[in-house]
Amino acid sequence: MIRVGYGEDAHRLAAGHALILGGVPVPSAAMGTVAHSDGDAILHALADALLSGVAMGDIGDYFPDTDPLWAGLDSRAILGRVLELVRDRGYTPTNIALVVTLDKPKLGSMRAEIARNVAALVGLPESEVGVSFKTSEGLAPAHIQTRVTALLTRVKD
Ligand SMILES: Nc1ccn([C@@H]2O[C@H](COP(=O)(O)O)[C@@H](O)[C@H]2O)c(=O)n1
Ligand SMILES: C[C@@]1(CO)OP(=O)(O)OP(=O)(O)OC[C@H]1O
Repeated sequence: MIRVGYGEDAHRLAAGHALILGGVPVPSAAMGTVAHSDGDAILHALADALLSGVAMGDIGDYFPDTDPLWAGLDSRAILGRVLELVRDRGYTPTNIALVVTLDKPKLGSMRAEIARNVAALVGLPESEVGVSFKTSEGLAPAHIQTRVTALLTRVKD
């Protein structure tokens, strides 16, 4: 049995904040994400995609942004916990497609590194992680939006 999951995330961007995408810091970013955690908008949307695929809510249910415990949290920990939950349900992710909408900086040169890192975090070959970048055409210069679909395959009852 296979199931599809879908997740999104959005954050405001501001100077003086780090921009981390798929666990990879973006060194050339003049602005980074304003967030309660480390603000990794790829990993947040991915974690939500995985949870939605097994109908288990979203990351705010497990890591509320009102809880000081999660302030500055490394989003790889969010993804790790979500993978445990999904696997406990008998499913494993088998391919991932993600889109980042961000005006600046251009990220094309980081596509392979981000795909590789996301694949390693999820335990997939790099060839199963598609990474697309879009601009907002100047409509949202201080904003990042991510969208992720994930295919989940049943591996145990
Ligand atoms: N942060 C980004 C955004 C886009 N790209 C690449 O630019 C091309 C054009 O994007 P449009 O939104 O204008 O269609 C496209 O090939 C993206 O891959 C990028 O590298 N970094
Ligand atoms: C990650 C959490 C918790 O620190 O907060 P943020 O970093 O603000 O990110 P968001 O995408 O709004 O998801 C909600 C929370 O789970």
